[in-house]
Amino acid sequence: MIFFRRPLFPCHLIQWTLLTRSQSSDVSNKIHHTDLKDVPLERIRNFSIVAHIDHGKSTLADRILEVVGAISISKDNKQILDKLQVERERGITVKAQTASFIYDYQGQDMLLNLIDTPGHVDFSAEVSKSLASCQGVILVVDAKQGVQAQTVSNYNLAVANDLAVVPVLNKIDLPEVDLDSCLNQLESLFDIDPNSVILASAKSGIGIEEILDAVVDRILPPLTHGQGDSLKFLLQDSWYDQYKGAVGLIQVFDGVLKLGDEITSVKTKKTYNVKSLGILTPEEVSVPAIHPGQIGFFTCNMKTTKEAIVGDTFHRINRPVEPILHVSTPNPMVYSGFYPTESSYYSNLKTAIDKISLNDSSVSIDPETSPALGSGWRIGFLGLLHMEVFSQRLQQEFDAEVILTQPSVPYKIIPKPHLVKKFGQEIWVKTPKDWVDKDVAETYLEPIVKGTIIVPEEYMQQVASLCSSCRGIAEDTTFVDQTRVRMVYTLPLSDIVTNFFDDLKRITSGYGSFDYEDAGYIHSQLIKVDILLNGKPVPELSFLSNPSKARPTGKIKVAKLKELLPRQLYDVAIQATRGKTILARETIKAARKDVTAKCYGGDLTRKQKLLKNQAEGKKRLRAIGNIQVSKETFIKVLTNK
Ligand SMILES: Nc1nc2c(ncn2[C@@H]2O[C@H](COP(=O)(O)OP(=O)(O)OP(=O)(O)O)[C@@H](O)[C@H]2O)c(=O)[nH]1
Repeated sequence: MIFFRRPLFPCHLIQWTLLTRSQSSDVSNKIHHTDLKDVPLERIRNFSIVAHIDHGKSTLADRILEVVGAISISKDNKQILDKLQVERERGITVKAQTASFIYDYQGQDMLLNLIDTPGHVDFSAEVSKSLASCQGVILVVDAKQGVQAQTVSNYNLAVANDLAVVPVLNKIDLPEVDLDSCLNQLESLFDIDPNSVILASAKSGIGIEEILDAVVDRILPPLTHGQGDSLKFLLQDSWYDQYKGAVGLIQVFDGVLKLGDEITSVKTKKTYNVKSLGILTPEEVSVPAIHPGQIGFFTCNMKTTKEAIVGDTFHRINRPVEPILHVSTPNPMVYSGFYPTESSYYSNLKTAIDKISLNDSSVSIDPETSPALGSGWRIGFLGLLHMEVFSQRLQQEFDAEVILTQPSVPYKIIPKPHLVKKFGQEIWVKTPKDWVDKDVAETYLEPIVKGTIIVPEEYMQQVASLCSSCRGIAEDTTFVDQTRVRMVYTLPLSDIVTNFFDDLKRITSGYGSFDYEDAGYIHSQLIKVDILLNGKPVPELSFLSNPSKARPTGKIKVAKLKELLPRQLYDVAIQATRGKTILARETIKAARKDVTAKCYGGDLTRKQKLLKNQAEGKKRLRAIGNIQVSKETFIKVLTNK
């Protein structure tokens, strides 16, 4: 072991910053006394912990950090790396987090960089990003639940990235775990030798050292290619710090990054001066330099948060390098309009969105304006939970309230051949405003996903019915073991982004697990529905839908609705349907008399044409079905305030 004896830089001793929470004085993380300059590449391991949601990744990270002395041993250590308020409140990881520590392996000090990743499919971009900086993964499987949908996708992702897999069966302390069955699943699905699987309990601390030994034994050290004075590092993640501004999590591939270095971004070509460097232990600890293969953070004089582009490569000024290949950001699955509750809050909200998106590179943000709500943004997310978490973070971390409009999935329209010149090869339809009618459109397309469901055999029938009610097409059904099946379906994204996951949990008594991946586009019966008030469409209330879903939903049962409403809202609003639609009271009469729905059809069948006739006013639309805009939006739109 190499102890820190002299300053690496005369005036830059390792400083201890933010020694908080569990980091009491008895913490003996050797990394604080180690000169990282002296850790050779062969003694570095970069790895992620991956698993299906709730299989115990963060708890395992807690135990590992305790064993190596990074945090003091305490029964209060619960998901230490879940630092965000939203993660603590929801009990889920939404951001990958890094911790570096020294592990004594057979008398040799190894520098281990651990990345704890999220399990929910909406945050899978965090997993892909993390794997890009690792040479191996710990694949955790809950011994009671066995292999689940995300276990399969995580395993496939690791193999696709050429990573070593350390399989761990966790929660073996629980009664009635069937270890043989789990080992069989791992063998039959992934060809994993049962003898290589480590039995562990992250809760009671069983098997932790065995896991760390396997990380050292089975995972390769990072590769670097540079020679001489070259410098090359990758920006893997970023976040906003109120004192330091934009902070970047980096991995150095070649050369040594030092305080004061002048560096240039490959993407923006801008040059910066390195102001601070550090490692996460998991608390932030300043260091004077980051060496090849190592992971740490840096700040420089970036003027705006937009300059920190995740996936960017940096090099020494005037010494250009080939950019490091980085995983591309997945396409957004769901879009929603984000507006300030008052137009005067616009710039505050803009700053908050900029800062949160710095820490979430998987969102896409475009400015948007609405006659009723003013200036705002159309933001794309990887799922509804991702959208909820983003808006919750705006509120919790920046005190910024937002009005969210009804989420929609990104449709595409192929224009008629003679109009391609004018409209391009395809027209993206992220909001009803982007819609074009049949005189322009040749084909309407909607996004589909390949959904994988793992479920006990006795629920197969219910799952098949749920999928078919969501227009799913069965692709494959295989047995995972003697009692559970894996069902693969192609499903339209618009049908699964709303309640599919909850419905699946409900009909399978919580046993069904679901994962999905982008599967392109299919021909669609898409229609646009406008809601007309006094004959005029209200753009905020238009929506895109499948014809079968745009059916008017019958009379408003005013008396019933009064019962449902919270008292304080009664004077101003009334709930119109089973959705969350709220109408200002003054407009109820108008709504009952004058609201009609107008459908603009793609290729309508006879039945759908009937529906279109109905909706176009031959039969009045008495209720506004299927619309889910926020209460505030509706009141704003209808009262024009
Ligand atoms: N009995 C038992 N419970 C465990 C064990 N490991 C984790 N748990 C519990 O399982 C639940 C989920 O644990 P987490 O560590 O949050 O799981 P996770 O995989 O990080 O969850 P996400 O990041 O949200 O996907 C918590 O209630 C833990 O206390 C274990 O070894 N034994």
